[in-house]
Amino acid sequence: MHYLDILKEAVLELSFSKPLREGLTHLLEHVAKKMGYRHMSLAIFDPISQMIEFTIYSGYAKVPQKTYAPGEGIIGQVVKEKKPIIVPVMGDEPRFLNLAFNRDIQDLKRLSFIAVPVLLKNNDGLAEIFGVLTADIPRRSLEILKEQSEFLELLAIIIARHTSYLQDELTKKHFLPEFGKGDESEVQKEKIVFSSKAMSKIMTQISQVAPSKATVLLRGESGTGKELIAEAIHKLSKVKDGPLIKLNCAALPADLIESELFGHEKGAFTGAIHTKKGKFELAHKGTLFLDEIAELSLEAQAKLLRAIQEGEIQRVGGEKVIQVDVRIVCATHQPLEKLIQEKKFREDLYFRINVFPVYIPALRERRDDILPLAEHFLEYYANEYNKKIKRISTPAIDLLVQYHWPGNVRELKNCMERAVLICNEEVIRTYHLPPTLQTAESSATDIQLPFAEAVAKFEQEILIEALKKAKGNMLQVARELKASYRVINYKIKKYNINPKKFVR
Ligand SMILES: Nc1ncnc2c1ncn2[C@@H]1O[C@H](COP(=O)(O)OP(=O)(O)OP(=O)(O)O)[C@@H](O)[C@H]1O
Repeated sequence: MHYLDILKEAVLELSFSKPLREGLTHLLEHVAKKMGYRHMSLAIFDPISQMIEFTIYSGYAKVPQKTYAPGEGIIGQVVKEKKPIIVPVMGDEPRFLNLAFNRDIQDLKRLSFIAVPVLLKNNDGLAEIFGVLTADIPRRSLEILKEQSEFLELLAIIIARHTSYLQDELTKKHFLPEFGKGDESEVQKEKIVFSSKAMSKIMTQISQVAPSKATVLLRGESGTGKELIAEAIHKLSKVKDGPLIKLNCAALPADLIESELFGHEKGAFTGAIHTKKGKFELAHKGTLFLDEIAELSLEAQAKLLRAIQEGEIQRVGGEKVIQVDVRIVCATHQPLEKLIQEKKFREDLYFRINVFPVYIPALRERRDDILPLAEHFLEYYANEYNKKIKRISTPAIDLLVQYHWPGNVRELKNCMERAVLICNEEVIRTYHLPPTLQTAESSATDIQLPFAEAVAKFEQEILIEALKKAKGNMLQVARELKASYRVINYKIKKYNINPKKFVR
């Protein structure tokens, strides 16, 4: 009964809405006190670095000095085997390395140790390890220790979901690239925000493939973040100090694409006044990101295949063979397999680029990412437009999470920019979100505006939309809205909108 009481208290402890680490630390402190344990800790397994890090601990005098690899010491053994280990006397167990907390000799003689895995079943029904829960216990008989081990295993089940979030938090640090180098590859100063399991799996895949030279094919709807992920692959690769060159194959007419990819010699065609290097040459010893790869003509596809296979190119109108050492990342939202059947995409090129395909799910398939992304964009645009907006109202959050986001993250980003622009309060509310997101019942749950205020909000929205489109040109806005310049000017002053903000 005693154990049950403590487990019940643990469940209650976790139900308080406290920050994750604080809640878990408190829980370990509480359990240690009630159970008479000397110390407790929770070590998290980072699947990317393959190291085990002590993240939460209670009662130790020292800050942990060591991370373990799977198989190393007792902790590493638990991760490897996914089974609990009982050490009746710490000092008698050669596998007990005592490196993280450096207990003194007396303690090693006086203490027993139990380490149990923190597991959760994944979608395939397999047990996935997130961490190891440990306790330093004043020496007890093996029988009692076995009982304690069962108790700790139950506690591990209770904290498993929380531990999985800690693991996500730990792995995220690998994806915060040190941006701001200002190289010619126009790397965006952006970080990848996610909290869904699906994205976290993708990030693990990315970090595994990035250091190799393998060609990566990013697949997913428009606006899902393929370009951002291509940037992350470059940043995590061995050629991160080399250039990252991007080419959107859909942005150029077919006859220009080859010269864009491979360059041209002076006089190769009308208008080729100078010799020009292509993207392949520019990406030498770096990464070439080919977006919308399915848009390439069959002819360009053949040349691309040769460049990838042989590592050599020829400029348009040139004889010389130029060696290139380039890591390729491709992206498409098109069904390549169908295009192959329709003879619009070369099968051999498909096999060559499909070495490591990564499917990025649509935003509606990973709804856990919506809120963190919305908050991220809110912070970003509030800062950019110098507004003091602190949060998103609960009904507005509901709208954001329910919407099906056909334009994916890009649409969410635009939606938050617009919301920040038209919001003159400290909170983003449903009426700051575009009409496409509104449904009768959801918008009714937010604060109802008096008629005059609602009209004013609507006017502001229209004005801001038009100013954005016209890049701050008020004459153009007047024309667009079929109103006189005088009226537009008056309204803009009335609502305290600064048209200069829209000049880009
Ligand atoms: N996980 C994310 N965290 C932060 N920003 C993101 C994330 N995913 C996408 N974005 C942002 O959303 C916008 C669209 O993303 P991106 O251009 O990478 O999509 P895409 O899949 O390459 O689209 P397209 O296929 O149309 O080229 C970008 O501004 C990008 O920075």
